[in-house]
Amino acid sequence: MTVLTQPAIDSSTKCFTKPGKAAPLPSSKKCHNSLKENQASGLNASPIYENRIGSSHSYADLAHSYARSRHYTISTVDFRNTTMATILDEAINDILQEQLPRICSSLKRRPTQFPLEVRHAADKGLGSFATSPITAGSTIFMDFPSIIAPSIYGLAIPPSEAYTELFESLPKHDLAFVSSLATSRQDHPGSKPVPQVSSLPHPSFYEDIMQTNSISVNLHIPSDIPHPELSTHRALFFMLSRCNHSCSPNAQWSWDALTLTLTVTALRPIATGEEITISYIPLYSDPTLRQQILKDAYGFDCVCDECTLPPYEVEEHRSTTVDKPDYTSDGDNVTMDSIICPFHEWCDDPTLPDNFLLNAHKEALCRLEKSNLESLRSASLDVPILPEVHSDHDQKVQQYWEDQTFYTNIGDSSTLVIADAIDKHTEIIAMCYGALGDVMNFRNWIACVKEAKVSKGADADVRIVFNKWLANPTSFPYWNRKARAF
Ligand SMILES: C[S@@+](CC[C@H](N)C(=O)[O-])C[C@H]1O[C@@H](n2cnc3c(N)ncnc32)[C@H](O)[C@@H]1O
Repeated sequence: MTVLTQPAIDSSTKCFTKPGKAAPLPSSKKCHNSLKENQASGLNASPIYENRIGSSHSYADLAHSYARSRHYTISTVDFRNTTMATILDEAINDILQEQLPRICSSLKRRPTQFPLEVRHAADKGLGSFATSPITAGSTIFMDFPSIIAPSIYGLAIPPSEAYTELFESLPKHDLAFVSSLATSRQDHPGSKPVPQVSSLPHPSFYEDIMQTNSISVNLHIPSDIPHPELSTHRALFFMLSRCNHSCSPNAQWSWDALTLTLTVTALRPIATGEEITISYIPLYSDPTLRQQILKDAYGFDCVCDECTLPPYEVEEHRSTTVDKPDYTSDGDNVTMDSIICPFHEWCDDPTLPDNFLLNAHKEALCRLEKSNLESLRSASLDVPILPEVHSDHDQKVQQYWEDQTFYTNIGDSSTLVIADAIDKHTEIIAMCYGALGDVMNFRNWIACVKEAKVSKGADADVRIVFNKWLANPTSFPYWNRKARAF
């Protein structure tokens, strides 16, 4: 891919502010019309937030002030072959503009040919298929965001209008492509309309496209910015938008905020002609729960092999194609949330403190246990009051909690989701104590895990494994592994 060494910022940069109670910004900060001006303002924009919103607010206060005080800029960045349209808080926009030269040079080094083609995928609409064999762990494709928008924002004008401005700032051929993407209301055979919450306005066409096709990404924002949640965005990628979901995916994506690069890698060998699939959700073991979440959050009935093939065929399919680790052989399989830090990474990384993962999961567990679903549902803001965010780690825990809150608000499956999340955290805490070689705590927590599994009807084999670990903790596969990492 050839790119301009110096990106051109669209001269028609627009600015949206929320009038009324918002503290006015100095006029020079209100809108940026050139790269030079944006680069000059850069990181110096952050103190504005300190003046406007104190740092000691609860999350609910913060969300209110956030919605009152944000000022947004719509920009397009042309990299010759590709255009990115963004709607960003203006300080974040300044920061991003500063990063563009570095991002441009990373774009130059990226491959542009990938072993895949887009074609019909039966009941799922279009899908991406391998055009040559792909080895496990290798990169399938790299993608650059075409649209970036904040995860939450407060605007004076309706979001639908802002989204229309945003999408329509893309070049015509890109806009045509975006308009062809699947929407949750689209009439795919496998898709049903998402039940609408009556109090919420119907999402506009572009909002719906964003909802159906975007993923959550963080931008690379300095950690001392007063509102770390400002780094949380949603991004739409053209190639990723043609990847369907599977409950037994053969690929996964990762995001590099430094270079704005999405990389999709193979989880196992993929044969020519095989569909490339990713997972849109954490892979809970309960298929009914997975299907409910997909239906509530994405509006479709999952028709992946895992959900539709008869059990014996799924087993066969799995044993030949997917190397799925089980609880006893791979701790990361129970780490449904890689945002905090995967268990294996913590275990083997001597620079990560003993308490790092343990405290993160205990904290998340506390919040889950303390959460009152009813008050959450009836609250005008669908967010709990969270303690102040102090560090990058707190921010990750908070992000995790927001993700959980999202799941609590998507329908009747909420209680199940909370219970499932509690079980997963409990498991990881037990595993951490095992990896630290702490006999007493390991026994206490593993007993809780066993109890949860038994109450869910775990079979005799599972009970035998747990009894073995309780009787002899050193038989736990990760026993003392963290201590050995030093
Ligand atoms: C990101 S798009 C994927 C590409 C899409 N199939 C297309 O035609 O552009 C997500 C949409 O694809 C469909 N889809 C993805 N995975 C599916 C699955 N496992 N079962 C049924 N429909 C699926 C749903 O309509 C979903 O809203």
